Amino acid sequence: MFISGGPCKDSLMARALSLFRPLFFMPPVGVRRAIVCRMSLDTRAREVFAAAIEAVQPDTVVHQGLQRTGDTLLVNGHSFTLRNNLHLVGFGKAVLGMAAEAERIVGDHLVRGVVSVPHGIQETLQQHGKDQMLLKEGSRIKVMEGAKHNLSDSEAQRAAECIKDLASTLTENDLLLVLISGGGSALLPAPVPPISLQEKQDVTRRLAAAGATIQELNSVRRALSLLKGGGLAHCAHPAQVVSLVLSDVIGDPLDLIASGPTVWTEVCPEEVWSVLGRYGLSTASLPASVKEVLGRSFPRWEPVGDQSDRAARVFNAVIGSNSIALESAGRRARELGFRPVVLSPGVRGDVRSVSRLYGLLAHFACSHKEPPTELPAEILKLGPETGVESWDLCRAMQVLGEGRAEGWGATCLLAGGEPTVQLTGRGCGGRNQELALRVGLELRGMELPPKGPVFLSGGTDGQDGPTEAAGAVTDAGLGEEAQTQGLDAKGFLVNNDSFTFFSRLSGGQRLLLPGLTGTNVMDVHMLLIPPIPVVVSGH
Ligand SMILES: Nc1ncnc2c1ncn2[C@@H]1O[C@H](COP(=O)(O)OP(=O)(O)OP(=O)(O)O)[C@@H](O)[C@H]1O
Ligand SMILES: O=C(O)[C@H](O)CO
Repeated sequence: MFISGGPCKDSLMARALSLFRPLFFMPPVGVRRAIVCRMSLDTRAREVFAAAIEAVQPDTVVHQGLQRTGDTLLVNGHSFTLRNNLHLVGFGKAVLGMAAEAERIVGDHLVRGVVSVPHGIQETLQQHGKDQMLLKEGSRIKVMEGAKHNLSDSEAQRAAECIKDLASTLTENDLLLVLISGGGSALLPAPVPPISLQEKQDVTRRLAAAGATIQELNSVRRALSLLKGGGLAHCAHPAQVVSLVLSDVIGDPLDLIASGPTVWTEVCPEEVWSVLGRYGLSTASLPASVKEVLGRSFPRWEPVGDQSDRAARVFNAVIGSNSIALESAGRRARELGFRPVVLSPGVRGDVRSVSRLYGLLAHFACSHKEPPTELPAEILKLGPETGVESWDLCRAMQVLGEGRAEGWGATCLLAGGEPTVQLTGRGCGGRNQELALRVGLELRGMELPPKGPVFLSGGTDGQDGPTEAAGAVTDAGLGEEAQTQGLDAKGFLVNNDSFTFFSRLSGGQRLLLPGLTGTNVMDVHMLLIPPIPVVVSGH
């Protein structure tokens, strides 16, 4: 057919060309690989980290976790009927973005909602151009900000009261959608009377300062709260409760994330007393109100319905977690030319042990010859204190060993979790920057390939400790780079001053600065190992 000139022809030509564009403009695989390989390891590490965060954006996880067909809502294969009977509550750092997406999906059936979110978050998200995480004008969801600096306060308590009131008015025909993310405990304070907010706050603050784990802290919070440990589900009974949870705790334990307001949990006073005792909160030092509440008989609530009926009315689903972030990171790593290996989403323990583990794994992966025979045993020894199973360490070493022996290219070792730092100094830093600094120093002096390995550690919330950075990217050259710039890396470590160190080093180039991400699934660690040249025996 002859096509005459004019706009029609142009547009057809354009369409035809666009159909073939992938063929015309997509470089062949070999060239693509060459382009990717020219990108520095540092750049690729940052891209992989960005992919991890992208997969757990609050709106993304709700979009994937909450499906709608007509008037049916589907969550993890379970269906719920929408009849203009939907109510929504939420509490946590990532909940505003979750609520915005939920309203886009089911807003037409929404009667009303209340969310308790961090102080200043709306303004911050606006400043960062994250409009999709903000509620639209005329939204039926009331936003209540509170818990400045992640500490419960009277604003958060007012929000908790509104949430409790909303839940308490529901009937068996209603559906309550509960959005939960990390930081939810501080944003939903409802002390059991006669405990005052201040008293409850003091107990949790003292426990946290003494080094209690989140498991220990939240088991005490559950015992002192009206809404935690299933209290919110109790208020909402007999309505159908559906909770969507973005996990910030290792292992995704539903009863601990935000202290499990929709998970019926029996309080065991002996366990609570033992946690209090372990961290030096003697009976004499506790307020009379706390002692009175812990002395009462549990369960706190009159049983409602029988056990199975109660359980059937609550459905909890984890829709975002560190594992999901790591999976996405792995996919991006593969696109960027690496063979991905996920070590574990549950790395914990002191940053000193964790940095030692990554240093040894790098040594194992990069040895030109067979690694020293004692190295695997040294690596396995660190498993228990870093929360990594022996099985996972063996699997990772097998992949790293194959890569080295067969010389099949670059590897990306991924892990996640939440190590801890024992603060001894008064500097400015965070656990990710401190870990990256320590790994950089561990790599110093090892026999390594010229372009690697590179290590990245970053908090998925974009904020590492009280700093504006999420973490940092390091390699074996860190120590020398610091020395030539007159920076004493070890001195900064002693003072827990990793942010100041990285800000001063090479104009802050090693800092990871994604800005506030609006989500939080703990931290991501990454060790990028370049191809190891195969040493032919006899040469
Ligand atoms: N100067 C410092 N150097 C190293 N780590 C620090 C420093 N100051 C605080 N930290 C650590 O930062 C952590 C608190 O930071 P952050 O607010 O990122 O915590 P988080 O656990 O990610 O909080 P959330 O789970 O609520 O997001 C604590 O573990 C604390 O030990
Ligand atoms: O809110 C909390 O309790 C912590 O962030 C753990 O979920």
